Amino acid sequence: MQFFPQSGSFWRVLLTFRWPVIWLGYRGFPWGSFLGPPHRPYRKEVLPAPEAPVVLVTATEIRQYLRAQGIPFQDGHSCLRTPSPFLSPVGSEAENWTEGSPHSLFIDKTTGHFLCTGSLAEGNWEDFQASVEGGAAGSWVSEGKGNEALGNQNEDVLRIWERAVPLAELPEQEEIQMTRAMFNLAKVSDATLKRFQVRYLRAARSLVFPWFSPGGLSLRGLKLLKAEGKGDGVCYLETTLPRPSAYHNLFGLPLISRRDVEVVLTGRELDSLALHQATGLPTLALPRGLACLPPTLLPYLEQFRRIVLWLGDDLRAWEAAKLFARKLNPKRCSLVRPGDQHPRPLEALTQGLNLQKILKGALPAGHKSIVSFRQLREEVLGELSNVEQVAGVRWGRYPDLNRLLKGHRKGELTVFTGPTGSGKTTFISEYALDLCTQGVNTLWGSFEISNVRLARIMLTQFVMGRLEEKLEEYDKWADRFEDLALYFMTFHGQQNIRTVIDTMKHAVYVYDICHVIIDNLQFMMGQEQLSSDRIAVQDYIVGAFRKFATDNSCHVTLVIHPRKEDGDKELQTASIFGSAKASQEADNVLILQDKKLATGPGKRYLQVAKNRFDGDVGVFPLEFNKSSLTFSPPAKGKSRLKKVKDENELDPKKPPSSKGREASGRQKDKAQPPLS
Ligand SMILES: Nc1ncnc2c1ncn2[C@@H]1O[C@H](COP(=O)(O)OP(=O)(O)OP(=O)(O)O)[C@@H](O)[C@H]1O
Repeated sequence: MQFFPQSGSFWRVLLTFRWPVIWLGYRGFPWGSFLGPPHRPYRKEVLPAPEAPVVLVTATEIRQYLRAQGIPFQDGHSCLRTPSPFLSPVGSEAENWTEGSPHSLFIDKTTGHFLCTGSLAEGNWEDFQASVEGGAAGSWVSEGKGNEALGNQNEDVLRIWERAVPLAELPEQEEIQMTRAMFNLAKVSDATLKRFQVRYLRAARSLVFPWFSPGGLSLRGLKLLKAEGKGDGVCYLETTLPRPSAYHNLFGLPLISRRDVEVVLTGRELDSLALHQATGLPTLALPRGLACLPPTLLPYLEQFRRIVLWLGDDLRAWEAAKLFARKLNPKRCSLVRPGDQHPRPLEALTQGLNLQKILKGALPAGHKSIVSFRQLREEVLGELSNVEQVAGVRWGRYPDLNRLLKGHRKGELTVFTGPTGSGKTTFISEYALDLCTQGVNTLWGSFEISNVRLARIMLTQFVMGRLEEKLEEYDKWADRFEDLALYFMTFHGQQNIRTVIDTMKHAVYVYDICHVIIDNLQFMMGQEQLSSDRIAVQDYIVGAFRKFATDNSCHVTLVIHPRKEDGDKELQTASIFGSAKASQEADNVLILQDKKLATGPGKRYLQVAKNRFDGDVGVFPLEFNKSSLTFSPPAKGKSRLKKVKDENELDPKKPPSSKGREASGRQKDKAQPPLS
């Protein structure tokens, strides 16, 4: 898989301000109850420090370099495998290196990132070159670079692990039964729990899953799973040590033999247990379920000729499986399609289903250019029976957007426009934050305002108030904010479109990004002076983002300035700068309408001017809150809509209510009457 063209320093792009992934309950966890006096286990910088540059390199360049250096290598599914300079010197000894050699170094073909599975040394492509050329490999290992997951949390991990006991060793039978019931473990045997070394921590009423180093010799971290009764059901809370962004445990790895050529990947540890017990097959659980497949885990999966992904029981699990299969090389992957007869593995075991049979029915992930309806019919049925999930992730703060757009879907292109200074960035920041807090991994390309300013706006929206007045709470909020899967490109000012797209591809691969915001397109237009040239360039750029969204199943929200128009007139789809290409290519067109002549509340509206998903278009009012920088309604959406309607009835000059503006079908441009 090659994402990047031949590159030099031109392609070196920074992705800084890396914010780790959202996770449940990190701070909500009662560490204090069994760890002694409360302390902050993980001291972060107050502001995120820029990381080392991400070096973009191609697989061809890596191969050429290895050949030039006389380093033998084998081409794998997603990595190149070489002798490890961190364990034995390159040169004559390396020539004797074979596929069966115990110590290998894996170089990711897409990123150039390397991992030595023997010493756990890891780094980027430049680090690798430096260690080969400078002979600095030894110092990497002695300093333990790449193996810093735990740091000073080691003691906490060991203390928790020592206090946890095998479930079967709890003193009271009643407690054992109750715990088994809470975690749905009725059919999982003590032998299976023992084999995977699962323990139970009474003080936290949590199952404890260990993260051992690949050889199983040392403990690198833990995941705690807490079950809490909620109404009639049970809700589960996960906590990891180290924090999620550094928790790279492929649970079950120590049980994998070097001779295993098949594996089943699951989204949860208990699913792995159930699958292994029912089928005897090697199973591994991903560290963060459906949220991501960090490339740093790929080396551990290189040995498998066949990988079955059985990640869950809903459409989200199915979509994640398809995305992960791309990284793993679809040719070796099969996917278990979720459905009534295919619940998640633990559930299947509980229901007495034949898990072996379900695995046999897994579908090949390999993409064919031509398919028949027979191959699509199950997928179509899946969509019809999961209408809610097909509609995408729903906004928590914008019920009106849900009503019109139904949700935020992967692979779509949204074009967003509005008059200069009307609050486009402010609105889109909250719109994206809302999705990000619900697990939509997000990448920002803010070319106009700095990342610090943007992060400040987003943090204010996250807190829903002015942090400058309660700075003592800064750490608390920054900690929570930092756990969001939110990343920022460090471009500022004019940029080359290819560089931007390459960086986006990189981010999709490394961080499983599902939503990219580009603010705004004008910063990729270069210096073209002639308006005909500018329009051609814009069309090319819009086409490139469209293709990126489709190819990568990633939603792109593209901010485009409007043409200069009469300031008093409301904007229309045709007001978007350039030819009609942007609105034709877009799945959704959103317009922030700013009624310049009006004052006070109701001055701004959001207009959904195009909606390819089901054709519903319309408008709803936005009320800006200056202290929280938010546009989202404080109260329920319904009453606001009603209010607008009532006002309209009184004053015919006022824009009609969004209800009145909705129109089904594809005639969205016709369905957008002038607002004033
Ligand atoms: N509805 C509003 N009422 C008053 N001030 C607002 C409103 N919306 C945004 N602002 C403020 O106006 C300023 C400009 O907002 P923002 O940068 O979001 O606009 P923009 O449309 O993205 O601008 P540009 O056209 O320059 O890209 C910010 O300081 C923001 O806090």
